[in-house]
Amino acid sequence: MASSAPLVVRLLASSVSVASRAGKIVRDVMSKGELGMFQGKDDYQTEADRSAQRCIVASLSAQYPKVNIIGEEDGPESESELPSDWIISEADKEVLSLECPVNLHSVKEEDIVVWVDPLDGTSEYTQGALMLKRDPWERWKMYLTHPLISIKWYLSLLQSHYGFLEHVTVLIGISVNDKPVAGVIHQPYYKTMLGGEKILGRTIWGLQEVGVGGFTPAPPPDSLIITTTRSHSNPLVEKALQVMNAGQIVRVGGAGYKVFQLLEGKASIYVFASSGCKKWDTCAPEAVLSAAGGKLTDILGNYYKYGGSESRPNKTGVLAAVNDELHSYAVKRIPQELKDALSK
Ligand SMILES: Nc1ncnc2c1ncn2[C@@H]1O[C@H](COP(=O)(O)O)[C@@H](OP(=O)(O)O)[C@H]1O
Ligand SMILES: [Mg+2]
Repeated sequence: MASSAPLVVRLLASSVSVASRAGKIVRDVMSKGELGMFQGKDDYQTEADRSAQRCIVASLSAQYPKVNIIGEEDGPESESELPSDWIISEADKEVLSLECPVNLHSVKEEDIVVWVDPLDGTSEYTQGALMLKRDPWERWKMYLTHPLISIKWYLSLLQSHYGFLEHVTVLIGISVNDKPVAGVIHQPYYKTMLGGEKILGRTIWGLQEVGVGGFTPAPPPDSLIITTTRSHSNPLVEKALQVMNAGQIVRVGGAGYKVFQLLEGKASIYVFASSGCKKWDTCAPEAVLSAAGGKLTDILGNYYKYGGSESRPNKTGVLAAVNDELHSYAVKRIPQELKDALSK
């Protein structure tokens, strides 16, 4: 890729292109119907997670060999050769033409750590797959053999399972000297119509001091709406939700999708008082959210550090908001005993 743009801008432009290719791999694995699930270190992983990560890591390390790339997947190294069309050397033209912030002009590859979550929202991906796997006759048989289930209820169940796939994202976060400065969130199952044709997938990016691209953020909702986990709750998580005094709580999968909720005006605060999220879950979301004027920290209000030697778990939870005012509101409402419980 011949471009004279500064390194961070080139790396962001490459990440936009490769995230979209990884998203297609995620959809292709689903279409084949065999997810190849196995138990990873602390959660399930699938063939889609592994393949998407191989595509991202191979593509970026071919162009930026000294950048430290850390991915979520910890499965066995695959012996099989990478398909040639998984190695992406293209770079997004719009991003390449961005003005690089002055403080990032002279960043070197050695200063960068890239955090990759090839498939954020794995629970939602596998639950979405469960429904898609059934052929239409199987689905109707399921209905017919359950006479107590009304058609309306069954259709809403079907809808919600399809809907889970929208929660899936591919995350590539770029950090420089511990701080997320740029990031990409790609949503493989987002649907748009263009000239009567269905287009799948969208990619948004954020760059410090420049802003976000790929979509237009919406203003926050008028009332306080909180977004949180739908598959990893526990009593501490619920306690933190209670104290927010929110009008509504929206439970969705994935850190990337929750930041989408914030940027699309569907929620204004993201609360997760648990140590379950890792650096690859929050690096890209933090970069994109802060480029849009928001803030993502732990529940004490402190920023995480994203250097290569930092521990992977975000031990003290996640608290994010669309602006500083709502962020400080949320930090103040978290009771000390909850902060102490997570800091232990
Ligand atoms: N208790 C837990 N154990 C393992 N992973 C957790 C977790 N809590 C949160 N996570 C991870 O944090 C991300 C966001 O979680 P949630 O959807 O519950 O908000 C998910 O990433 P992955 O889907 O990439 O694994 C999820 O697995
Ligand atoms: Mg994740």
